[in-house]
Amino acid sequence: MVDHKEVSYTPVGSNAIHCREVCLQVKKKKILDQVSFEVPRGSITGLLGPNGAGKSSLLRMIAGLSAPDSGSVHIFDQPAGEAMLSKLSLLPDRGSLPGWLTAGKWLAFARSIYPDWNDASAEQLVESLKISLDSRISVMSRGEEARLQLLTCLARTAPLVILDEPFTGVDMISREQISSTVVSELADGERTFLIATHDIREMEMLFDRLILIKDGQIQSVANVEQLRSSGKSVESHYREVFA
Ligand SMILES: Nc1ncnc2c1ncn2[C@@H]1O[C@H](COP(=O)(O)OP(=O)(O)OP(=O)(O)O)[C@@H](O)[C@H]1O
Repeated sequence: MVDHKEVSYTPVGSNAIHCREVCLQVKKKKILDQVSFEVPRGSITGLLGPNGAGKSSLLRMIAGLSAPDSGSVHIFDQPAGEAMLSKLSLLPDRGSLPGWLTAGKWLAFARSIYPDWNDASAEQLVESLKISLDSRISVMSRGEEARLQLLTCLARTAPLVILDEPFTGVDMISREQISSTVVSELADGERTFLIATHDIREMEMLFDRLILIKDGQIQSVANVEQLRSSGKSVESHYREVFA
């Protein structure tokens, strides 16, 4: 039986993210309710839950784009916020790129604004994500733009990568290819990934840790290896918790 409210915290200094008793209310509606968890450095953690669970709200808070009403959010042992922006690379849920630019021009711009941009990595990602540099963003399909957004996020060397639904609009085969090649190549044990997704089947091989959330409350924090050794998959655990 998996402990649905795991509270065994790892020692200070080994966490990329530490949320403690985070609460957020918008227009009298509880969005996040006493949310506590840790994301160990170097892990690839999946943040899973049904629509409206609070995943994007939580990721925005970790990225420092909003503040909790109460509780605390720390990134690498420092309070989340503007000062920590250089430590993370965020792919937001509803980002939109400037449509009037070509992909190539956008990437040149991104290179100029991100001090941690890695040219070699960007070049490799152009190949693996099949980005057409001459295409104007406004005429790209949803999936093509999603790939370009993913590239923009992954070409940086920030130690914390936060991806909110990275595969929206990306076709099934490409999702599998991208998750198995791109993200796993980048996950070198040094960088930490926190990924909110509904694409459990395509992503499940990547995750070493799961956080399951519903109605703004953490339902389960689980170690994927432990799940597997008890004969469960990420999907079966998800069904067990939410079905
Ligand atoms: N600015 C806001 N004003 C009012 N309600 C909000 C606001 N932001 C979020 N919410 C509500 O908070 C809840 C959580 O939203 P959130 O986008 O975090 O969920 P999610 O888990 O990312 O959902 P999905 O899987 O559908 O993307 C939803 O019910 C949403 O309507």
